[in-house]
This record gives sequence, structure tokens and C-alpha cells, in this order.
Amino acid sequence: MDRYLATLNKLQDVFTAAKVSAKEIDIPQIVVLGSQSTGKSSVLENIAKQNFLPRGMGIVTRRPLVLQIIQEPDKKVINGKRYDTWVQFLHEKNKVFTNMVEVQKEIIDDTNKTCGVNKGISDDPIHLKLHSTKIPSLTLVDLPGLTKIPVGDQPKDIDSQIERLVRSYVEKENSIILAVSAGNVDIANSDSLKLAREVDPTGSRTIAVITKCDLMENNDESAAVLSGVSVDVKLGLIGVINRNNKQLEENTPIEKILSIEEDYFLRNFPGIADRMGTEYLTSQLCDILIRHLKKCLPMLTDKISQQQARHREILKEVGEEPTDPNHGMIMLLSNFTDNLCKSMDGTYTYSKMKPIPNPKVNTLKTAVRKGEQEADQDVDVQMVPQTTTAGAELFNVFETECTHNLSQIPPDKNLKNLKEVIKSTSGVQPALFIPDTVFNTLIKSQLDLFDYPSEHAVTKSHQCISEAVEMIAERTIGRYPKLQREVVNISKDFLSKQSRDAKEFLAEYLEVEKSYINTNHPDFIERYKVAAALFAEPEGDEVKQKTKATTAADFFYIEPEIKESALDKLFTKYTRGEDASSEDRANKEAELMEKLLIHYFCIVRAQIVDMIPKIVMKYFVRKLSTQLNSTLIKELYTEEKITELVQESDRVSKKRKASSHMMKVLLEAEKLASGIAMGNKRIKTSS
Ligand SMILES: Nc1nc2c(ncn2[C@@H]2O[C@H](COP(=O)(O)OP(=O)(O)OP(=O)(O)O)[C@@H](O)[C@H]2O)c(=O)[nH]1
Repeated sequence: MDRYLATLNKLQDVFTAAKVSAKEIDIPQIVVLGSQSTGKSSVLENIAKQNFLPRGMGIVTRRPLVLQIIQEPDKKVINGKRYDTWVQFLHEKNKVFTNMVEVQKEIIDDTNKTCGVNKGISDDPIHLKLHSTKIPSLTLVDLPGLTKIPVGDQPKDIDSQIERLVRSYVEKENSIILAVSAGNVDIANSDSLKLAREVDPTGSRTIAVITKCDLMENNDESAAVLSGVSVDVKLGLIGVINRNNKQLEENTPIEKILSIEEDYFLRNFPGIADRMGTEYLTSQLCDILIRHLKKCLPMLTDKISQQQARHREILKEVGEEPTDPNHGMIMLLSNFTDNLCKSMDGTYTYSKMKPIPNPKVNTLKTAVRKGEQEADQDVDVQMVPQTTTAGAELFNVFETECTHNLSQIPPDKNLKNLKEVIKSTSGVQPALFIPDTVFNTLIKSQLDLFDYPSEHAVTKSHQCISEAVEMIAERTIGRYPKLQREVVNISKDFLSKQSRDAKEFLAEYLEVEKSYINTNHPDFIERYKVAAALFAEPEGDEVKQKTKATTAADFFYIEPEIKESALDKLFTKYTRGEDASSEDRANKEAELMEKLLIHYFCIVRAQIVDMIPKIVMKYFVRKLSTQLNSTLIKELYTEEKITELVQESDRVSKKRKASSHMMKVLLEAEKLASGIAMGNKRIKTSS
């Protein structure tokens, strides 16, 4: 037996036994494609030299039949009798069939069991190994025939169901398509060749087989068809003759049919007879399959490596089989807390579903911007998994909840009718410049505006860390669902306590800010003077020129290089109100007061924005790294809990088992594939 075909058979065995679907590893195979009753099963029987396939009316082949012909060196002895040929089914591994009528019956029974009696079809293949001392090894897949009309109680869409199934086989790059057409039908109308051309436009993996050549007219047209000129397939066209209906009924031996076939071609088409017939077809198929296997080898090895990498990843994820639960528990808990801390530092990643904008919606938005069309304002987003770390998520919270949200608070929110407020709260004695009591009262109510958003920023940080706890627990101890639940609960309790402490500290800090308004703050004093200078016209113009400020706002916010003395002069002039009416002065006072309040508000806001991340780091992140592990051990490391919690879920142990099994299969496949690859190389070097 050719070692390539032997290896291919072994690969097929390895993958079939492991129930590896063709989707995962697309191994080279010959698939038989044709309309119903064109003679597909008959071709297979002639190649196998055995009548072992069911026959009848309607759709006989209702599920893919993977026929592995295995050439055996010796006959098999069963119950003292020696057999040339014997059959085994994958679904009935221990039974050996020597009677072909029983094989037919087994195929019918198993098909009925899978698809129902005379009903639909199924894509679940039936695997059959035909061992024989007389025929070369070859693997072929018989497929249901393409049809257009449902019969009996078959579903109305049986035609499209069959086409879908057939396509799933012929579309595969590694499939050789054996496209069967009946010789008594115009080849231009052959459905099999049409579909083959569609999925293999260059014809590089299609071989055409013309059955029922005995029913062809003996004329030039038939000779032209059989010579292959009218069909563009690279692997050739071969005519065959199978048993007709009568011969089927009379059970004419295949050997006789093969000799009838040989005579027929020699007599009717002598010029091409040596390229016609079942024997020639069989030898061609073997050659094609070997050539094809050599060609597909790199792709096959790649696929095997990819699958290995996938299963290696799964095995890494599910971890080793648990051994000592005591040791296991300590390891698991420290693994969890270590990874949590690493994730805070940005060195341990996990995956999180995040929204990304739908590109279609973006196009619409662009269109709206251009005023071209109305668009649905609902923003359509797509959730996709993205790799992240707890540190990155927390930083994001700081950015949005602290920096952004706090800067969104309007600094003049409560500063309405300032002129009236100043008037009503000032004492009888007019203040030198602005009344401190008014300033203090107003700024305190302004500072209250920070209470909610600051607390909210801590809440959001808490939520963000809780989420990281869940994700990392799932990744590191997900295979022990009970332990995972407990760890998450304890960690969350721990975080809630930290959150309470953090909020308490924050509230205290905000109180501290409100309890003393430091108008001596260096930043504040400087601005105060400059702001005052702004209102002292016309000298103010000079100041403005020096500072290059064009608007009052610019002026207020820049640090001008102005001599203290000039400022003092202006400031004194303004506050004494030498050249201002009392109304004018009140307006200016209110305006100045507003600017100062806003400025003080901004100074405190910057301090809070700076403070919140520090609070979060101290109360959550540092506490987690120093205390969470010991808290978990204290709560969970008891004898009863260890036995109860360090129990792997069924799902995980099944996953590990399946992947380790697959790894074995893939290693074996890799060995087989590299074995033929080495052979390939040797042949190339020596030639
Ligand atoms: N005269 C003649 N009849 C043939 C030949 N090949 C097949 N037949 C007949 O055509 C009919 C259908 O043959 P099958 O081999 O069952 O066809 P199939 O394509 O496998 O059919 P389905 O699996 O139902 O799609 C049978 O009655 C065969 O006897 C042939 O070369 N010559």
C-alpha cells in the first residue's frame, strides 16, 4: 500500500476517532458529486469491487458516506474461515461484517436512525472501512445526489438542503471533486459539472466521470464528449459503465461488469479505450490523491499547528488537574490576589466587552453633518471584547469622573444677583474693598457643589475595581465555581468597607476645605490684585497692553509680569472709588466678586481633582495589595471549606479532558504529517 495513502488513512482515522470535524482540519479527500441516480454509488461499488451500498428508488444516499478502502496484505480469519474482504463501521467498531447484504442493511438502518425513514437528509457522516486484499487503498466520500423534486414525505426544500450539504464538502480547498454525469444526458446540462465549476472555477481539483456510457450513442459526438474536449477540468474525464437495473436485480458479479466495460470501450471507442473504465479511474484517483496530499501538506501542517496552539491555550487556561487541595487553595488565592495587583500595575490583562461605534452610523453622522439627509439619532454601538488592565480602567475613571466631570461643574452656578447679595449682607460700615463675610458665605455654598461628584468618583472607582475582581477571579479560579463565588463575595465586602472609609475621609477633607477659606493662598492673592487692576481705567489699559491681554477673561487668567508698585497704585485707586459713581462701583464690585469666587472655586477644584486618585489608591489599591490575601485566607482556609470549595466544575474538567485528548490526536497527526514531509524532502533531494 502506498505510504502516502496509508498516512492519509491514518490521519483520517486519527481525526475521525477524535470526532474532529472537517471544519477544524480539512484533510484531503475525494468527494463524489452528481445528480440523483447518475450512478454515484455504482461507481464506488465498482472501485471497491463489492456490492455493499443500498439501492432503491428516490434518494438512497441521505447522508455522507465516508468510504475508506484499505488494502490488506493478508486475508482475515474469522471463526476459522478466511476472508478477502471485510467491513467495519465507526459506529459499530467491534463488529466485523463479511456479508455485504448485512453491510447494506446496516447502512440503511443507521441512516433511518439518523434521518428518519424515507424522510430528510443529515450531514452527520457514516464511516465505513472496507478492508480488502484485492483493491488499492483509497478514501472517497459518497454524497446525496442533487435533486429538484421532493418525493414522499420529504421536506419541500429538500433540494436546497441537499445542495447546502454537498456544497459544504465540495467547497473545501482540500477536496478533490469527482463530478459524475450520466452519459445519456447532454453534458452541457450536467448539474455536477455546473456546481464543480462554481466552487472550482479553474477546474484544478475536479475530475469528470461519465457513467452509463453503454447508453450513449456510438457516434462522433459521444467520442468527442469522452475525449474531454468539451469539459474544462484539469484532472481529466473518464467514462465508465456500471451495472444497469437488470444486472442489479440479477446481482451480476462486479468482475463480470468490469470485463463488459473493458470490451465495450475497446470495441466502441478504441482510440481512447486505455483512458476509460473503472480500473483506469481507480489508478488515476490514487495518483491524484497522492499528488494532492503532497501539495496540501504545508497547509495541513499549518492547520495542525494552529489547532495545537488553540488547545494549548485552553489547557493553560483550565490549569493542571487539581492535586493536593490544601496546597491548591493557598496557590489559588495567592494567584488571584497577585494577578489583581499586577492588573492594577498594568501587567496582567483580562478581556472586557466594550462598545465601539458602528461604522454605518458614523457614515450617517457624516451625512447629517453635511446636511445631506436626516439620520436616526440613536447611536448604534457594537460590543466587542477588548484587552485591558485594572490600572487602565481605573485611570479612565480618574480621567472621566475626576478631571472631566469636576471640570464640568459651572463655577458660577449659584452666583446670581451678586450685587444685591453684597448689598444685603454687608454691614453698615462700607468695606475697604469687598466684604469677607459675603465672600466666605458664597464660596462655601459654591464648594458644596463638589460633594456629590467627588463621592461619585469614589463610587465609580469602587465599581471599576469590583469589576476587575470579578474578571480576574473568573480567569484565575473560574474552574472552581464555588471558590470563585466565595472569593468574589469576600473581596467585594472588603471593597465595600474600603469604600465607606474612603468616602468618610473624602467628606472630612471637603469639610476641611470649607472650614477655612484661605484668601492668603499665594495664587489667590496674585489674581486678586490683577483683577482689581483690570477695573482701574485708564491705567488698566496700560496693564492690559503690558500683559497682552485683549479681553478681561484673558487678563484675569494670565500671570502678567507687572510691577507690584503699579498694581498697588491701581488697586488702591479702584477700591477707594475715587473716580467712580456708587452704582458703577457696586457693579464693579459684583463683577470682581464673581471673578474672585470663581477663581477660588477653581483653586479648590484642582486640589480635589488631585486628591481623589490619592484617596482611591490609599483606600483601595494599597489595601488590596497588603490585606486582601490574608483576609481571604482567614475566611476560607478551614478544613471544611477547602474540601467543599476546591472542587472543579464538570465543565472545566470536561474541557481539560477534551483538549488533552485533542492534543494527543494532533501530536500524532503532526508526527504522521512530518513523516511524509520528510519523505517528500528525501525524494526531492535524491531526484
Ligand atoms: N445502463 C446503466 N445503468 C446504470 C449505470 N450506472 C448506474 N446505472 C443505474 O442507474 C441507477 C442509479 O444508480 P445509483 O448508483 O444508485 O445512482 P446514485 O447516483 O448513487 O443514486 P442516489 O444515491 O440515489 O443519488 C441504477 O438503477 C443503476 O443500475 C451505467 O453505467 N449503465
